[in-house]
Amino acid sequence: MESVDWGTEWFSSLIWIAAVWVATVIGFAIVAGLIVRFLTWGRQFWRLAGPWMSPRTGPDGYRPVLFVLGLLALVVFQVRLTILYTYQTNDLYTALQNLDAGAFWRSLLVFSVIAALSVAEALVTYYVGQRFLIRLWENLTDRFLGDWLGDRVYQRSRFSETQVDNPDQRIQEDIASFAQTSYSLSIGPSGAVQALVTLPSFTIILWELSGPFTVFGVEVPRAMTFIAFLYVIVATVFAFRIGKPLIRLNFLNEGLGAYYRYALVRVRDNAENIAFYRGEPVERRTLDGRFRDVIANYRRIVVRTLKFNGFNLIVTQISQVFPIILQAPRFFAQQISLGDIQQTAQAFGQVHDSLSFFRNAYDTFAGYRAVLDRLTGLLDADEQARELPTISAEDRADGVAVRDLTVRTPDGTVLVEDLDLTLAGADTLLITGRSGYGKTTLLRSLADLWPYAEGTVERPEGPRSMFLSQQPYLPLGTLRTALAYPRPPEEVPDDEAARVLRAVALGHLATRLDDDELWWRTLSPGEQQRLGFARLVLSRPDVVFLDEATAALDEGLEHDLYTLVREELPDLVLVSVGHRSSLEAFHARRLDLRGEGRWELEAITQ
Ligand SMILES: Nc1ncnc2c1ncn2[C@@H]1O[C@H](COP(=O)(O)OP(=O)(O)OP(=O)(O)O)[C@@H](O)[C@H]1O
Repeated sequence: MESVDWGTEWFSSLIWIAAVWVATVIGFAIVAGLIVRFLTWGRQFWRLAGPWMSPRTGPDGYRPVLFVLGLLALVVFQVRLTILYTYQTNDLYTALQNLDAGAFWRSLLVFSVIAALSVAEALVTYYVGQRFLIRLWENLTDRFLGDWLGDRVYQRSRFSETQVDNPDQRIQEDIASFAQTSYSLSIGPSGAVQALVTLPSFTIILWELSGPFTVFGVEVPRAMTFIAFLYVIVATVFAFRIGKPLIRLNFLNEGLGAYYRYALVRVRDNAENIAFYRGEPVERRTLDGRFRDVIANYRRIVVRTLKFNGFNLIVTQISQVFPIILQAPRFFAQQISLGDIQQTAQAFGQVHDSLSFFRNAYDTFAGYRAVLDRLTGLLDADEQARELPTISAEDRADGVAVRDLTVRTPDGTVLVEDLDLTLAGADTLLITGRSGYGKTTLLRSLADLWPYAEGTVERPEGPRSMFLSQQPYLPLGTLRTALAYPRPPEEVPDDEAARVLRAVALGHLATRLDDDELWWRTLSPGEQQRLGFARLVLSRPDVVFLDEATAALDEGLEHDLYTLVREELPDLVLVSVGHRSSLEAFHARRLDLRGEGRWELEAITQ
């Protein structure tokens, strides 16, 4: 006698899958809705994933919802296969016990069908699940990059009240981890949904196989089911208590690791400077200190994990023999078959595993909460940076107009007070003043990069205004990319690039335009400044602000570059910051910063 009628089972299974799928979808929607509404981490999750998952407002419309529905169907399908496995095992062992060769081979035939379906289900689940999480990952990265680069948040956030460490790590690592863990903990194989669908399904099987049990003279019917639940619930409560500190420790682990890595990156980026100073011992001390913090925290994780895993392993080991011991008396009394014992052990194992999901996933969940905190923390910091005050900046086609501009340091010291200034086409201005009087900060304010400024600045928008610092920024990529920056490299043709490079005494680089190198390391500071001028000539802005942009060059080269700019761009509004008197020859007026907010605007007599 077989445990189920395999001839009609495929049909009953289909009905079962459809019914359980509908119940799962409804249950999932209710529970997910409650979690998102009432739990902190649920709200954090929705803040991150919601914009993609909302069918009406999300960029992929209903696709995320369809993904979830499909993955839930796969979970239900998988649970059904596991159930069928236990019946097939029951038949197999009963056939062995009864020395029934025909039944034995029939059960193996059933096995091969279930096994083939299991393999197919596992592969389809993997593929669909990965597509789901890749879309989530892509979408979040797109949003975070947009949020961080938009409105110059990456620069302004350094003035925010709350400082978040390592936004790079959050964007690169935490988003990937968020997408993966969100999926694997919820609707992935061995996730919460699978556990919750498995639990009632196997509880029913366990219920059917359970016999009464006498405890202190009282007979408990279907005792096996109650014992399984009691066992795991008690174990889970203890595991939560033991595992709780892991949440904070995991959070610290990520942060300390990033802090340590940042110190290593600093050494790499400043290799030459450090080597000139022979600064290795100091660097070593910093690195050692940061690494010590990582290890100290890691040790605490090890100790805590030891207790946590120790407890979990003991609980799991006991659960292996527990159901067999409980069923053995009924087997010896010939009330149940060997197949029933096997099926009981499997069903108990499934109930145990699904109830234990929450205990075992605690650790992953702890890490997940840390990821949620870090990602939402970055969004908060971005928002704060956006809300920092800005000057009133307006577009102006020709020249620059500054009205009532007051610039302060973060601690409130006034650097420039009520500055009024107008520069029309071809006007030139030299900003001078003692070191620390606020020349660079004034330029930052004109570029609207300094939140501690108020007043009105009108100047040409976007690339029509150009700011060139003492060390021009050289991006990753080819020399052409560096030359064209911030325009795309293909906008600079070979002959034009070569002509301009020759004009700034960098003719020898004309053949290397498409070499991809770390150009900021290869080129000397003076060469980098000349490259900055080449960029200026190629970009042809309406206004340029030069902040000691020739400080690394000798006066002869400085003269040549300024002459070149005047010849190539005769209508350019030119504002320079510099200490050298040789610069005076190229400027008609001087803005002299005198400290404590005072300033003087005067004509330069040649
Ligand atoms: N990010 C910042 N946070 C706090 N204070 C700052 C910041 N940047 C600049 N300052 C302060 O603002 C003041 C003006 O600095 P700024 O760099 O504008 O001077 P500067 O006139 O350009 O000097 P130098 O001629 O040496 O380049 C200085 O006291 C400086 O310490």
